[in-house]
Amino acid sequence: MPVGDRRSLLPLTTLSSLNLLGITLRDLLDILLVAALLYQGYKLVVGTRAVNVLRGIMVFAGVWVAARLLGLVTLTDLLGRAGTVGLFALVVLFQPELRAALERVGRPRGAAERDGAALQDLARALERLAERKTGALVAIERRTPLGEYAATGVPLDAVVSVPFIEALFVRNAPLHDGGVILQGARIVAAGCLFPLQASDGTYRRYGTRHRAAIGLSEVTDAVVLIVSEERGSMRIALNGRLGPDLTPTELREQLRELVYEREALSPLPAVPAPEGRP
Ligand SMILES: Nc1ncnc2c1ncn2[C@@H]1O[C@H](COP(=O)(O)OP(=O)(O)OP(=O)(O)O)[C@@H](O)[C@H]1O
Repeated sequence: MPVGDRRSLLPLTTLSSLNLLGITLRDLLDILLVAALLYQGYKLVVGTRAVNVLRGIMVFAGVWVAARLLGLVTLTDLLGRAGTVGLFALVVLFQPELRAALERVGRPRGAAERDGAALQDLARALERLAERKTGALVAIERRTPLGEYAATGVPLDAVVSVPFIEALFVRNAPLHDGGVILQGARIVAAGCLFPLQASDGTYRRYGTRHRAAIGLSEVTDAVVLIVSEERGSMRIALNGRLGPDLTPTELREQLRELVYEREALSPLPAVPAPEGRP
């Protein structure tokens, strides 16, 4: 039997102790698992405010390592102690994000399908509102929890349905003012106040509904949908930018891409600078 064949019959435990360039199979497995864990961790925080904090932590860790290498005992000790306290502070600060991330990990099978059906209903409801020129504002939560904005409105726990969304925005309905917030397939709040986009010139000519949508999309990774009362058009605000008018088919496609296929966190295509009122 050739040597190669004989080697392939060796059990993993024996192979793991083989030492190639000082790296064993066990080391490789260890590195691969840590890399996979780090990648999954990165996917959980990308697009949330935690990314900036993560960068800060890396700078902090870099300074600590440099201080250690240079033998700066007092600085190393000080940073080490601050790091320990900081870890606890981070858990408290990012408690909503951590909870949302763990919920995503433990999401039951079938939830994604339910969300997909809810998005279809949402798109249909917005089309109908646009046809009748009834203004609407809907934020769909992705990775950044929208709890603090939901708290500014009336809490709900309702299944997304075409008539219910239409009823929420009907003129003079008690909750028609402000925005609706969706988490998965459920409407969690209505009549919510979103932060207005700071008037930096680009969106100065837009009314408050559009600026509230852009404002929320600046500070979170939510997909924010707007139906204009004035023009009966449908648009999406994402990453602090307002997208172009969408046809019903385009709206469905965008929702599928941005929300249903959750991994696709790509920004909207570049939006041309607005010329005049929406
Ligand atoms: N901060 C806010 N958060 C959520 N909704 C808001 C906020 N400010 C205003 N709105 C909503 O926007 C409505 C006013 O829209 P306005 O006409 O000023 O905006 P617009 O961008 O011109 O939209 P439209 O094209 O529909 O007229 C309010 O009745 C309210 O429902």
